Amino acid sequence: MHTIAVIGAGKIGEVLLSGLLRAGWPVERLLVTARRAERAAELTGRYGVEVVDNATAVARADVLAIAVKPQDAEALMVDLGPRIPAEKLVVSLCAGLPTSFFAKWLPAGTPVVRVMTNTPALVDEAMTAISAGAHASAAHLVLAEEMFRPLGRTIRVPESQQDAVTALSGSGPAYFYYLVEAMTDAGILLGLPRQVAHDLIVQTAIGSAIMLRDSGEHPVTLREAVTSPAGTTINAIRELENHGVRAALLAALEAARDRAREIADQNV
Ligand SMILES: NC(=O)C1=CN([C@@H]2O[C@H](COP(=O)(O)OP(=O)(O)OC[C@H]3O[C@@H](n4cnc5c(N)ncnc54)[C@H](OP(=O)(O)O)[C@@H]3O)[C@@H](O)[C@H]2O)C=CC1
Ligand SMILES: O=C(O)[C@@H]1CCC=N1
Repeated sequence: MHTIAVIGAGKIGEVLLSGLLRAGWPVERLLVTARRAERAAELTGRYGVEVVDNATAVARADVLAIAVKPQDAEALMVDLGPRIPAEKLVVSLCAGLPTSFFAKWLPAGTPVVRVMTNTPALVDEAMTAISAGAHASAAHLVLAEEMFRPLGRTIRVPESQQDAVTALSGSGPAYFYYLVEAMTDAGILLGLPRQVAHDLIVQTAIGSAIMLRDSGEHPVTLREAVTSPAGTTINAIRELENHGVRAALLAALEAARDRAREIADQNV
Protein backbone atom coordinates (compact mmCIF):
# COMPACT_ATOMS: atom_id res chain seq x y z
CA MET A 1 0.00 0.00 0.00
CA HIS A 2 1.19 3.52 -0.81
CA THR A 3 2.12 6.16 1.72
CA ILE A 4 0.61 9.53 0.84
CA ALA A 5 1.98 12.83 2.14
CA VAL A 6 -0.24 15.89 1.96
CA ILE A 7 2.22 18.75 1.51
CA GLY A 8 0.60 21.92 2.89
CA ALA A 9 -2.46 20.69 4.74
CA GLY A 10 -4.67 23.77 4.67
CA LYS A 11 -8.36 23.71 3.73
CA ILE A 12 -8.19 21.43 0.70
CA GLY A 13 -5.31 19.33 2.08
CA GLU A 14 -7.41 18.63 5.16
CA VAL A 15 -10.38 17.76 2.93
CA LEU A 16 -8.19 15.14 1.20
CA LEU A 17 -6.77 13.85 4.48
CA SER A 18 -10.18 13.49 6.16
CA GLY A 19 -11.67 11.82 3.08
CA LEU A 20 -8.86 9.26 2.89
CA LEU A 21 -9.30 8.45 6.58
CA ARG A 22 -13.10 8.09 6.21
CA ALA A 23 -12.46 5.75 3.30
CA GLY A 24 -10.32 3.55 5.55
CA TRP A 25 -6.83 4.59 4.39
CA PRO A 26 -4.62 3.59 7.36
CA VAL A 27 -3.46 6.63 9.31
CA GLU A 28 0.05 5.18 9.49
CA ARG A 29 0.12 5.38 5.66
CA LEU A 30 -0.59 9.11 5.75
CA LEU A 31 1.72 12.03 6.51
CA VAL A 32 1.01 15.75 6.44
CA THR A 33 3.17 18.84 6.46
CA ALA A 34 2.27 22.28 7.78
CA ARG A 35 4.10 25.58 8.01
CA ARG A 36 2.86 26.54 11.49
CA ALA A 37 3.23 24.55 14.74
CA GLU A 38 -0.36 25.31 15.83
CA ARG A 39 -1.73 23.98 12.53
CA ALA A 40 0.38 20.83 12.95
CA ALA A 41 -0.99 20.33 16.48
CA GLU A 42 -4.56 20.87 15.22
CA LEU A 43 -4.15 18.17 12.53
CA THR A 44 -2.58 15.64 14.90
CA GLY A 45 -5.25 16.32 17.52
CA ARG A 46 -8.10 16.00 15.04
CA TYR A 47 -6.90 13.00 13.00
CA GLY A 48 -4.04 11.37 14.90
CA VAL A 49 -1.95 11.83 11.76
CA GLU A 50 1.82 12.27 11.88
CA VAL A 51 2.98 15.75 10.94
CA VAL A 52 6.49 15.87 9.51
CA ASP A 53 8.64 18.42 7.70
CA ASN A 54 8.60 18.54 3.92
CA ALA A 55 11.96 16.77 3.52
CA THR A 56 10.82 13.87 5.74
CA ALA A 57 7.58 13.62 3.76
CA VAL A 58 9.58 13.32 0.55
CA ALA A 59 11.79 10.62 2.07
CA ARG A 60 8.97 8.52 3.54
CA ALA A 61 6.00 8.89 1.20
CA ASP A 62 5.74 7.55 -2.32
CA VAL A 63 2.88 9.88 -3.30
CA LEU A 64 3.25 13.61 -2.67
CA ALA A 65 -0.02 15.54 -2.83
CA ILE A 66 0.87 19.21 -3.25
CA ALA A 67 -1.89 21.30 -1.66
CA VAL A 68 -0.24 24.68 -1.14
CA LYS A 69 -1.60 27.86 -2.73
CA PRO A 70 -0.31 28.35 -6.29
CA GLN A 71 1.61 31.44 -5.14
CA ASP A 72 3.52 29.29 -2.58
CA ALA A 73 4.30 26.49 -5.02
CA GLU A 74 7.48 27.94 -6.51
CA ALA A 75 9.18 28.46 -3.12
CA LEU A 76 8.15 24.94 -2.15
CA MET A 77 9.39 23.34 -5.37
CA VAL A 78 12.71 25.24 -5.48
CA ASP A 79 13.47 23.74 -2.09
CA LEU A 80 11.88 20.33 -2.48
CA GLY A 81 11.78 19.51 -6.20
CA PRO A 82 15.41 18.40 -6.71
CA ARG A 83 15.12 16.16 -3.59
CA ILE A 84 12.16 14.21 -4.96
CA PRO A 85 13.35 10.94 -6.53
CA ALA A 86 11.87 10.30 -9.98
CA GLU A 87 10.04 7.14 -8.85
CA LYS A 88 7.70 9.15 -6.60
CA LEU A 89 4.33 10.35 -7.85
CA VAL A 90 3.56 14.06 -7.52
CA VAL A 91 -0.15 14.88 -7.43
CA SER A 92 -0.86 18.59 -7.70
CA LEU A 93 -4.11 20.01 -6.36
CA CYS A 94 -3.10 23.57 -7.28
CA ALA A 95 -5.41 25.67 -9.43
CA GLY A 96 -3.87 27.03 -12.60
CA LEU A 97 -0.44 25.42 -12.37
CA PRO A 98 0.27 23.07 -15.28
CA THR A 99 2.18 19.84 -14.73
CA SER A 100 5.04 21.42 -16.73
CA PHE A 101 5.47 23.93 -13.87
CA PHE A 102 6.33 21.07 -11.48
CA ALA A 103 8.49 19.34 -14.09
CA LYS A 104 10.82 22.36 -14.07
CA TRP A 105 11.90 21.57 -10.51
CA LEU A 106 11.73 17.77 -10.58
CA PRO A 107 14.27 15.20 -11.80
CA ALA A 108 13.61 14.33 -15.46
CA GLY A 109 10.86 11.76 -15.90
CA THR A 110 9.12 12.30 -12.51
CA PRO A 111 5.41 11.58 -13.00
CA VAL A 112 2.99 14.43 -12.18
CA VAL A 113 -0.80 14.14 -12.10
CA ARG A 114 -2.91 17.31 -11.99
CA VAL A 115 -6.13 17.14 -10.04
CA MET A 116 -8.96 19.59 -9.48
CA THR A 117 -11.32 18.59 -6.71
CA ASN A 118 -13.86 20.60 -4.71
CA THR A 119 -14.97 21.07 -1.10
CA PRO A 120 -18.03 18.76 -1.21
CA ALA A 121 -15.35 16.11 -0.69
CA LEU A 122 -16.12 16.83 2.97
CA VAL A 123 -19.39 14.96 2.50
CA ASP A 124 -18.01 12.43 -0.01
CA GLU A 125 -19.69 14.29 -2.90
CA ALA A 126 -16.65 15.86 -4.57
CA MET A 127 -16.22 16.21 -8.30
CA THR A 128 -12.57 15.55 -9.06
CA ALA A 129 -11.03 15.90 -12.50
CA ILE A 130 -7.73 14.11 -13.09
CA SER A 131 -5.15 14.69 -15.84
CA ALA A 132 -1.85 13.01 -16.63
CA GLY A 133 1.28 15.08 -17.07
CA ALA A 134 3.94 14.09 -19.59
CA HIS A 135 5.46 11.24 -17.55
CA ALA A 136 2.34 9.96 -15.76
CA SER A 137 1.27 6.47 -16.82
CA ALA A 138 -2.13 4.76 -16.77
CA ALA A 139 -1.12 3.23 -13.42
CA HIS A 140 -0.46 6.70 -11.98
CA LEU A 141 -3.93 7.83 -13.08
CA VAL A 142 -5.46 4.76 -11.45
CA LEU A 143 -3.60 5.56 -8.23
CA ALA A 144 -4.85 9.17 -8.29
CA GLU A 145 -8.38 7.85 -8.85
CA GLU A 146 -7.99 5.51 -5.85
CA MET A 147 -7.09 8.55 -3.75
CA PHE A 148 -10.01 10.71 -4.85
CA ARG A 149 -12.81 8.22 -5.60
CA PRO A 150 -13.71 7.81 -1.91
CA LEU A 151 -14.31 11.57 -1.85
CA GLY A 152 -16.97 11.51 -4.59
CA ARG A 153 -16.92 11.21 -8.37
CA THR A 154 -13.82 11.29 -10.51
CA ILE A 155 -13.42 12.02 -14.20
CA ARG A 156 -10.37 12.02 -16.46
CA VAL A 157 -9.87 15.10 -18.63
CA PRO A 158 -7.05 16.28 -20.90
CA GLU A 159 -4.86 18.72 -19.01
CA SER A 160 -5.82 21.44 -21.50
CA GLN A 161 -9.33 21.40 -19.97
CA GLN A 162 -8.23 21.84 -16.36
CA ASP A 163 -8.59 25.64 -16.24
CA ALA A 164 -12.19 25.32 -17.43
CA VAL A 165 -12.80 22.51 -14.91
CA THR A 166 -11.42 24.77 -12.17
CA ALA A 167 -13.87 27.52 -13.19
CA LEU A 168 -16.84 25.11 -13.25
CA SER A 169 -16.50 22.48 -10.54
CA GLY A 170 -13.48 23.68 -8.55
CA SER A 171 -15.05 27.05 -7.81
CA GLY A 172 -18.60 25.79 -8.44
CA PRO A 173 -19.63 25.22 -4.80
CA ALA A 174 -19.04 28.94 -4.15
CA TYR A 175 -21.53 29.89 -6.88
CA PHE A 176 -24.23 27.64 -5.40
CA TYR A 177 -23.65 29.03 -1.89
CA TYR A 178 -23.85 32.54 -3.33
CA LEU A 179 -27.18 31.71 -5.00
CA VAL A 180 -28.56 30.20 -1.79
CA GLU A 181 -27.48 33.30 0.13
CA ALA A 182 -29.18 35.60 -2.42
CA MET A 183 -32.37 33.49 -2.52
CA THR A 184 -32.51 33.47 1.29
CA ASP A 185 -32.34 37.29 1.19
CA ALA A 186 -35.18 37.22 -1.34
CA GLY A 187 -37.24 35.12 1.09
CA ILE A 188 -36.64 37.76 3.77
CA LEU A 189 -37.73 40.46 1.33
CA LEU A 190 -40.96 38.49 0.89
CA GLY A 191 -41.47 38.45 4.66
CA LEU A 192 -40.24 34.97 5.68
CA PRO A 193 -38.15 34.45 8.82
CA ARG A 194 -34.48 33.94 7.88
CA GLN A 195 -34.32 30.35 9.18
CA VAL A 196 -37.50 29.37 7.29
CA ALA A 197 -36.17 30.95 4.08
CA HIS A 198 -32.84 29.15 4.55
CA ASP A 199 -34.47 25.76 5.17
CA LEU A 200 -36.82 26.14 2.19
CA ILE A 201 -34.06 26.99 -0.22
CA VAL A 202 -31.52 24.44 1.03
CA GLN A 203 -34.00 21.55 0.76
CA THR A 204 -35.08 22.86 -2.66
CA ALA A 205 -31.42 22.87 -3.74
CA ILE A 206 -30.91 19.31 -2.49
CA GLY A 207 -34.06 18.01 -4.20
CA SER A 208 -33.24 19.79 -7.45
CA ALA A 209 -29.64 18.50 -7.41
CA ILE A 210 -30.78 14.91 -6.89
CA MET A 211 -33.27 15.23 -9.77
CA LEU A 212 -30.55 16.68 -11.99
CA ARG A 213 -28.29 13.74 -11.15
CA ASP A 214 -30.80 10.88 -11.09
CA SER A 215 -33.77 11.65 -13.37
CA GLY A 216 -31.85 11.49 -16.65
CA GLU A 217 -33.83 14.55 -17.77
CA HIS A 218 -32.30 17.64 -19.37
CA PRO A 219 -32.31 20.71 -17.07
CA VAL A 220 -34.60 22.49 -19.56
CA THR A 221 -37.20 19.70 -19.24
CA LEU A 222 -36.98 19.83 -15.46
CA ARG A 223 -37.41 23.63 -15.49
CA GLU A 224 -40.33 23.45 -17.92
CA ALA A 225 -42.11 21.03 -15.57
CA VAL A 226 -42.05 23.75 -12.90
CA THR A 227 -43.06 26.58 -15.21
CA SER A 228 -46.86 26.69 -15.51
CA PRO A 229 -48.50 28.77 -18.27
CA ALA A 230 -49.33 32.25 -16.90
CA GLY A 231 -48.00 30.99 -13.56
CA THR A 232 -45.55 32.36 -11.02
CA THR A 233 -42.29 30.77 -12.20
CA ILE A 234 -42.30 32.35 -15.66
CA ASN A 235 -42.54 35.80 -14.07
CA ALA A 236 -39.37 35.05 -12.11
CA ILE A 237 -37.62 33.62 -15.18
CA ARG A 238 -38.45 36.80 -17.14
CA GLU A 239 -36.72 38.85 -14.42
CA LEU A 240 -33.68 36.56 -14.44
CA GLU A 241 -33.44 37.05 -18.21
CA ASN A 242 -34.03 40.83 -17.92
CA HIS A 243 -31.20 41.06 -15.41
CA GLY A 244 -28.83 39.07 -17.60
CA VAL A 245 -28.23 36.26 -15.09
CA ARG A 246 -27.32 33.78 -17.84
CA ALA A 247 -24.86 36.26 -19.40
CA ALA A 248 -23.47 37.02 -15.93
CA LEU A 249 -22.75 33.31 -15.38
CA LEU A 250 -21.02 33.01 -18.76
CA ALA A 251 -18.87 36.04 -17.93
CA ALA A 252 -18.19 34.88 -14.36
CA LEU A 253 -16.92 31.45 -15.36
CA GLU A 254 -14.86 32.94 -18.15
CA ALA A 255 -13.28 35.27 -15.57
CA ALA A 256 -12.50 32.31 -13.28
CA ARG A 257 -10.93 30.43 -16.21
CA ASP A 258 -8.90 33.53 -17.14
CA ARG A 259 -7.60 33.83 -13.57
CA ALA A 260 -6.41 30.21 -13.74
CA ARG A 261 -4.56 31.07 -16.97
CA GLU A 262 -3.08 34.15 -15.32
CA ILE A 263 -1.79 32.01 -12.41
CA ALA A 264 -0.09 29.78 -14.99
CA ASP A 265 1.40 32.77 -16.86
CA GLN A 266 2.78 34.18 -13.61
CA ASN A 267 4.47 30.91 -12.72
CA VAL A 268 5.67 29.27 -15.92
N1 LIG B 1 -10.32 25.73 -1.47
C1 LIG B 1 -10.84 25.07 -2.50
O1 LIG B 1 -12.07 24.91 -2.64
C2 LIG B 1 -9.94 24.45 -3.52
C3 LIG B 1 -8.57 24.70 -3.54
N2 LIG B 1 -7.78 24.09 -4.47
C4 LIG B 1 -6.34 24.32 -4.50
O2 LIG B 1 -5.80 23.77 -3.32
C5 LIG B 1 -4.65 24.51 -2.93
C6 LIG B 1 -4.79 24.91 -1.49
O3 LIG B 1 -5.90 25.76 -1.35
P1 LIG B 1 -6.56 26.00 0.08
O4 LIG B 1 -6.55 24.72 0.83
O5 LIG B 1 -7.81 26.71 -0.15
O6 LIG B 1 -5.45 27.00 0.73
P2 LIG B 1 -4.93 27.07 2.23
O7 LIG B 1 -4.19 28.36 2.35
O8 LIG B 1 -6.03 26.78 3.18
O9 LIG B 1 -3.89 25.84 2.32
C7 LIG B 1 -2.57 25.89 1.88
C8 LIG B 1 -1.71 25.40 3.03
O10 LIG B 1 -0.38 25.21 2.59
C9 LIG B 1 0.49 25.60 3.65
N3 LIG B 1 1.82 25.85 3.09
C10 LIG B 1 2.23 26.82 2.25
N4 LIG B 1 3.52 26.69 1.94
C11 LIG B 1 3.94 25.58 2.62
C12 LIG B 1 5.20 24.94 2.72
N5 LIG B 1 6.29 25.37 2.07
N6 LIG B 1 5.28 23.83 3.48
C13 LIG B 1 4.21 23.35 4.15
N7 LIG B 1 2.99 23.93 4.11
C14 LIG B 1 2.87 25.03 3.36
C15 LIG B 1 -0.18 26.83 4.21
O11 LIG B 1 0.32 27.13 5.48
P3 LIG B 1 -0.14 28.48 6.26
O12 LIG B 1 -1.42 28.07 6.95
O13 LIG B 1 0.97 28.76 7.19
O14 LIG B 1 -0.36 29.53 5.22
C16 LIG B 1 -1.64 26.38 4.22
O15 LIG B 1 -1.96 25.66 5.40
C17 LIG B 1 -4.56 25.71 -3.86
O16 LIG B 1 -3.53 25.49 -4.79
C18 LIG B 1 -5.91 25.78 -4.53
O17 LIG B 1 -5.82 26.25 -5.84
C19 LIG B 1 -8.30 23.21 -5.38
C20 LIG B 1 -9.63 22.92 -5.38
C21 LIG B 1 -10.56 23.56 -4.50
O1 LIG C 1 -10.49 29.96 -5.61
C1 LIG C 1 -9.54 29.22 -5.89
O2 LIG C 1 -8.53 29.66 -6.45
C2 LIG C 1 -9.60 27.74 -5.56
C3 LIG C 1 -9.48 26.90 -6.79
C4 LIG C 1 -10.83 26.31 -7.03
C5 LIG C 1 -11.57 26.63 -5.81
N1 LIG C 1 -10.88 27.38 -5.02
